[in-house]
Amino acid sequence: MIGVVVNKSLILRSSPEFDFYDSSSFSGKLGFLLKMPSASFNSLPGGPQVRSSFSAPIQAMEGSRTTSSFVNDKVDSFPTDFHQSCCNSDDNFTGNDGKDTLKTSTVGNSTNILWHKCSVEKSDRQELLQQKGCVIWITGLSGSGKSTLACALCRGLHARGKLTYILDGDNVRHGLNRDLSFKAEDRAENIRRIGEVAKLFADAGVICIASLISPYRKDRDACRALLPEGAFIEVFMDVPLQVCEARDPKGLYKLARAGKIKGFTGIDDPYEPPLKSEIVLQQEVGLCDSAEDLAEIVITYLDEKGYLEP
Ligand SMILES: Nc1ncnc2c1ncn2[C@@H]1O[C@H](COP(=O)(O)OS(=O)(=O)O)[C@@H](OP(=O)(O)O)[C@H]1O
Ligand SMILES: Nc1ncnc2c1ncn2[C@@H]1O[C@H](COP(=O)(O)OP(=O)(O)O)[C@@H](O)[C@H]1O
Repeated sequence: MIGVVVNKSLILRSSPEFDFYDSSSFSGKLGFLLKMPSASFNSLPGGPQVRSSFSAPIQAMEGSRTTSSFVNDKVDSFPTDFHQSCCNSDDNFTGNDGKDTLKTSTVGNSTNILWHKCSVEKSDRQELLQQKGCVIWITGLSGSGKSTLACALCRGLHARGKLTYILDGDNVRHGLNRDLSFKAEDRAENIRRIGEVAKLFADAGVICIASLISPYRKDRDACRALLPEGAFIEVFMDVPLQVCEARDPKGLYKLARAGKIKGFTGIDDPYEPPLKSEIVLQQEVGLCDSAEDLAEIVITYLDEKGYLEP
């Protein structure tokens, strides 16, 4: 279904601004006009309708500029719109010898770096996908139902033709975060990395579902701060430890109680519940809604906030 929706918007979307055959629309924006014989496009699958939709990425390639100077602007905190602030303005050009050079920056330990902007933007991707990129951050104790909700949410949105991707703590620790343990600083790094990856997915226009214990408020709030206002939707699985422990599908609580796992969240490691999350899914002993019903609550929220349309 998703393929159909994406393909449909690919075929239908044809912005005159990006039309290959209108050279005047390019001249103001590009250093030069990339000329391609129409025959090469006609040979593309999908024929002439698809053709014009492919023009935007090629325009983006032409926008590349690689000259750089070594004027460093220290950037302590990295604002969400940093790439805009550093790429849209002539202020970013320096050079007293008549040469056009670009200001580079220092971010963390990376020196002399420059944000490379592409003319295909988030809004273009959102239009293509017919949705808005955002992050649904599911937090809660082990066994509270985070992964189950993430999957139900993914299924529910998929059925509505929406593109999602799940970043599950357990899964990401199999690859990207395999170097991290469960001590506090490693959990913080786990959350930071997943927050950054989630931000990229949201920028891609995807509804990213991050599902990890994320026990520390400060770390979750730092991930929130990476995203535009409203695009970080915190979902708190408010399930008593007693319920989680009774479920114990992996037998980890049992091992933790027996002292065989040290620093297990909720047993001998802290969990800081959110103070103001967007959605609280409360469950009690003997009173648990199905994962599908819980997913429906989140989907209704997304719908009401306009995330299921571009
Ligand atoms: N010490 C300790 N504490 C908590 N959890 C532990 C621990 N050791 C292993 N596990 C298993 O790892 C899963 C949690 O990984 P996360 O990446 O979500 O944790 S965190 O956000 O970095 O705190 C968690 O999975 P979920 O049950 O899905 O939450 C556990 O299966
Ligand atoms: N809404 C629910 N109602 C009842 N049981 C649930 C619900 N959601 C999850 N479970 C069960 O609880 C256990 C833990 O769920 P899981 O999604 O793995 O939690 P987490 O990812 O938070 O560790 C599993 O056995 C799962 O089947």
